[in-house]
Amino acid sequence: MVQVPLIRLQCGCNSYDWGKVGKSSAAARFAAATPSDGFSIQEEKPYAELWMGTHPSLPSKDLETQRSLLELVQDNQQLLGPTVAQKFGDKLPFLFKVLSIGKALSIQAHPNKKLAEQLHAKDPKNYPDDNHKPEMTIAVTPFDGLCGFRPLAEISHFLQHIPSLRKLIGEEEAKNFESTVKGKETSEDDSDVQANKKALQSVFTKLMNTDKAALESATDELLKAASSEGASFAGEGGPSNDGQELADLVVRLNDQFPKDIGLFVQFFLNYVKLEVGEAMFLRADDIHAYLSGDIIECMASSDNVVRAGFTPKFKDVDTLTSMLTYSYAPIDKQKMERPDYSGVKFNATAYSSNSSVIEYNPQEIDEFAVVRAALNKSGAKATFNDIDGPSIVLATKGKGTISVGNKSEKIEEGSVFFVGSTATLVIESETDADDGGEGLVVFKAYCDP
Ligand SMILES: NNC(=O)[C@@H](O)[C@H](O)[C@H](O)COP(=O)(O)O
Ligand SMILES: [Zn+2]
Repeated sequence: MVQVPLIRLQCGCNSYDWGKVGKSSAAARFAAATPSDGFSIQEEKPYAELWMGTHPSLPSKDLETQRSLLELVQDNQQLLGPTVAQKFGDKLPFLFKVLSIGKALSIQAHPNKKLAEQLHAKDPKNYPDDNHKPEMTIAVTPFDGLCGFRPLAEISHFLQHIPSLRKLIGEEEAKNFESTVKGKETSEDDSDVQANKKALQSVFTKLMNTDKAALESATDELLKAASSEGASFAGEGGPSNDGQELADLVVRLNDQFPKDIGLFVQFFLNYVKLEVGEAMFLRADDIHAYLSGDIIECMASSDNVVRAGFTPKFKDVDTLTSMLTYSYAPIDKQKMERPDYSGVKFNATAYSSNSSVIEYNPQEIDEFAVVRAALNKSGAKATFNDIDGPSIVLATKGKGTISVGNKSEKIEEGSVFFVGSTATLVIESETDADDGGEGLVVFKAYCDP
């Protein structure tokens, strides 16, 4: 039977303990929006991630036949399209997720391809596949997180103004870092950058290998300062940060993970806030720790996470400190451009209701890109140009219909569909804009190398 390339998916939701609890979790609400015998939301349980894709750790299924999406695309590679099947094999090259973050995720990085193959071969239990995991995050509600190393002048400032941090790192190590980077923090000369990265790796590795007793006493001193110094904490935050905000973050994170090394890591990493619709891209080997919010995530299809703090899970500090890129940049370099997507046509109602389709497309990888469509009036319609690759469509708000050829299905908050290669996708809203100014909102992850 020829499979019409529009398949409603039943997707799994995992319960990592950082997830939001019960119905407050968008991941749980979206999972519950599709009929499934085994899943109902338990009010006291955390729900972290809705997975949409073919990764074996939590594979999505065809709702109607209950066959896994992996089986379907293996049986009929037309669904992927020859270019994608040839380049990435008979599985989806991307993994699409909704994360509902109730408390900090681990301080983590994802290995590049070469390291992933080594880690998977050596320790398949903790590193379940051999793939790299570059990833993109788009805020569905306001998000905050620690992402990428700060500009070096900010780190030097904190080493000067947070005695407990300096004590933990030690005078010699702190002095080595300060003298190496001083005056060269923004140099683009390659030998300066390499020397800076080496000094950053040395001081960060020293921090990450703190012994428990030293960490305990340093944390007591840090908490006392954070709770008593208010806006003047950390030298009033230094050139680009707010002392009170940093102090509040120390107290908030300590409540979640008491006396954790992560409390000090925050002075090395950018504290990033994303408003709804803003996005950032993290390369393999980039350090991060997401802190709160509901987000869309899209990544190469992998579940490899190297962790070092803020987690009860397996930690691999030596691998993390040795794998990182140690690139450093201001926050605005972390955020992605959000151009209008050119691969779509609107009907008159869509135009007149200032509907939009925004594209999030990291240029350096081929596995995925995402578009966010907001169709802001009942009758607004978007017709997407055919692409030579697979897509997954998720509605996060409102109602409407999704069609491919002569097959039409209802789509509403939480619905997930697979759309096959070269299928002409049409989405029509039944929802007028609410006071937030948007009606039907859908995200489409796709691979179109
Ligand atoms: N940055 N986000 C991700 O990488 C997600 O896709 C991962 O699945 C989570 O980070 C996993 O975090 P834990 O291992 O539970 O600490
Ligand atoms: Zn991550």
